[in-house]
Amino acid sequence: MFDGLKEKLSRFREDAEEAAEEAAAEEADARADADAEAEAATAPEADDAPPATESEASAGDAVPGSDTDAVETDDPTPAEPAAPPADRDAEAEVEEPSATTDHDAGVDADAAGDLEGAGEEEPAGGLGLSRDEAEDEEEFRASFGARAKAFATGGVVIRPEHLDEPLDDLELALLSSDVEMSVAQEILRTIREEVEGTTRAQVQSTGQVVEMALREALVDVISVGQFDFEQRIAAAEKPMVIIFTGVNGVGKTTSIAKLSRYLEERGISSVLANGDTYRAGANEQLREHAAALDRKLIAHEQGGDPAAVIYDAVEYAKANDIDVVLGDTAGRLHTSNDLMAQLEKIDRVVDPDMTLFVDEAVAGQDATQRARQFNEAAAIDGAVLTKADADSQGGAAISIAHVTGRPILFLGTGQGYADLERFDPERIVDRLLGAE
Ligand SMILES: Nc1nc2c(ncn2[C@@H]2O[C@H](COP(=O)(O)OP(=O)(O)OP(=O)(O)O)[C@@H](O)[C@H]2O)c(=O)[nH]1
Repeated sequence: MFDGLKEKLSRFREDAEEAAEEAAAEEADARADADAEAEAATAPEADDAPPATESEASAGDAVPGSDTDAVETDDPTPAEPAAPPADRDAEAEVEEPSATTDHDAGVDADAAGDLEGAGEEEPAGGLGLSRDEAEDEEEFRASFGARAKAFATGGVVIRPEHLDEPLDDLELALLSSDVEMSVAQEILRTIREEVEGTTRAQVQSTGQVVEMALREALVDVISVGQFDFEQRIAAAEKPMVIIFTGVNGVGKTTSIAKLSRYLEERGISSVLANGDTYRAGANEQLREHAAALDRKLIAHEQGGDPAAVIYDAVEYAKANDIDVVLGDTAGRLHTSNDLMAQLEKIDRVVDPDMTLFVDEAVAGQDATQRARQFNEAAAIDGAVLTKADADSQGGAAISIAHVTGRPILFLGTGQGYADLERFDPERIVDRLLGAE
């Protein structure tokens, strides 16, 4: 179910983890460099570091030693300065030749800096590495050390800007999966907010932090308006009247039949009412379901008054101690005024307890837009999203509740009567994130 979206979300998590780890490691490297520089600035000078003049330091002379005497005598052993020079600067320090016997300099992290000051083609120590290779090696070691330190202390801070690129990709992925624009933006906003300054704990991976933020964002948008359907039925005065709206062909009639069975399984009786008096064949279709489920069907002739059909069904339910009236209506009316007029009249005559909008998951953005339009024309209480078993992107499932402010209550998952499941936001998100 919703495989396309599932795959895209999984890709986002991987990309985000990689990007965040890289960015955090870069920051850790920068911190380590800054620490190293600060240490170098405060560390006492090596005893045997020879004084150097500006001109010698920049000349890149391969001859060890730093004063003109040393050059003249060609003595490879650095001359011990009589006194530390007063004007030592960084350049003088990096003159330390790699060929000296100063092991301290060789093992210190500062040695990387020392190497940089050596002659351009100077081989680095006894490793036989070129200067570039030595730099790479040193960079790797410094970065690895910084990462290890940061990770060991759990001090990896994930910032929203670390995720800029993966979040841009996620936005495109959501839009291409038919998630409505405002919903996609809300998801990104929540993720940014969730990871803002998150310090990843030692026990977590960055992927887990990103996954939790993504989970939170998805649950937030799809659980808008959720309520306990069974509890609502239990609390309602009997018979409870539920009216179904939505365009033809999306599975409205089948959903009514499925819901009748769902209720029966919970000990709740129902009667079916065909308020779609516009469409030829609507009676026959619902009659077949009623016969298959052994339910009473209340129907009038084609062209009759839908409100009158529902009214009769309510009377029948009262007389026969039936708990719920499930009323179909015609969806494809010419204008939203017609639709309003139809639902307003039903409202006036029977005052339904709940109006459910039905549409199909495969309709994607169209389903979301229709949910918005139907809700504007006549307020809905919730939605049933059919054909979730078909190859849909998942955008409508993510978007409808946020766009209308009304929850998706059920998913149609097949053509059989049993193929109706309660829409559980946590469970849907688990599925989308591959946890189920
Ligand atoms: N795969 C799948 N097919 C479904 C689902 N729900 C309905 N269908 C099929 O969709 C087709 C149309 O369903 P109907 O219930 O006739 O839809 P409808 O025409 O909207 O009903 P009306 O609005 O009364 O005309 C039928 O073949 C159903 O079996 C579902 O959840 N999954």
